[in-house]
Amino acid sequence: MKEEYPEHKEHHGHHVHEHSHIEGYTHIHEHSHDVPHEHHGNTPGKAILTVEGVDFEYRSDPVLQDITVGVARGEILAILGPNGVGKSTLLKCMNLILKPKTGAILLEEMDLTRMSGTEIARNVGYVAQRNESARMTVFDTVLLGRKPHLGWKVTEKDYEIVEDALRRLGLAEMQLRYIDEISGGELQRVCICRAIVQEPSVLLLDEPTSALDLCRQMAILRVIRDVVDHHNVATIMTMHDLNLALRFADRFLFMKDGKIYAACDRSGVTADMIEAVYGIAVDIVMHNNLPMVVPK
Ligand SMILES: Nc1ncnc2c1ncn2[C@@H]1O[C@H](COP(=O)(O)OP(=O)(O)OP(=O)(O)O)[C@@H](O)[C@H]1O
Repeated sequence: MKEEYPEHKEHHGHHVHEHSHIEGYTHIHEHSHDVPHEHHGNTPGKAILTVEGVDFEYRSDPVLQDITVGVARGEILAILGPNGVGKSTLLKCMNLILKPKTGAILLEEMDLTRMSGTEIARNVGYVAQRNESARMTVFDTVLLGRKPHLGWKVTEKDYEIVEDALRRLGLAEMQLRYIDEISGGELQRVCICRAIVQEPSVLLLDEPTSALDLCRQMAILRVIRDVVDHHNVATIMTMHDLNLALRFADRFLFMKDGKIYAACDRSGVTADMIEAVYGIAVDIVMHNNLPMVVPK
């Protein structure tokens, strides 16, 4: 993408880790660990994103009822629950892709409905479950993530951030390929990469590992965990794999029938809870200090 944009002078306000060699937060730390810090209790620290009493319906078909939840900087919230319960709908309400019927979405104390699209994009990154393809290279697609920060001109810093993120996500070799000629899993990584270079303070990911093989599921979640830990980002992701969620997330929102069934940290997740939500009996066993869900 070679369009020229005016130099963007605004600082986008992220904490830059002292070992990062570039500004921005795409530098991934080599010694990142999988297991997040323990959070205690059902409530986060000070929430950066708050969902307050949200109801949503598609053509008067109620999907979400009275959802209240907050996510703090530096933490990952996993939204869990069976197919069709409303996880993706809730995620889309969080950046107003879908407009809640009642309730509010607050970024710090600011009502999202009072922010412009660009302002929301500077603060909230979103990766959909199904990603649309186009006749565009991997590099240009990821560079588009910088758009909320750009003026007339793409700066050296923008290129550095994009190149660094491509490298960290293992996409550097394919940066000149067209995204309509890559695999579904590759496209999913490209879209996550684009959201990361956007440097949002809140990252919304709809099933970020759904198209990935085991190795790349771990790799992408480590990158996300690293971004969250070192750059104080808040991440909310919908997931089906409970064991990956338990490994990488700090808090868990279990949904049932369009409502919150339970919200807890890792120590609060029980076999009864999982059985009630998913309708399958499970054991929770400890493996390397992490709980693992095993169907009976
Ligand atoms: N655009 C739409 N119009 C009408 N109904 C919809 C639309 N999108 C989703 N729904 C319905 O709303 C409900 C919630 O869907 P949603 O995609 O939020 O569920 P989910 O929990 O993310 O499901 P999954 O785990 O299968 O991805 C489902 O019953 C679905 O059929």
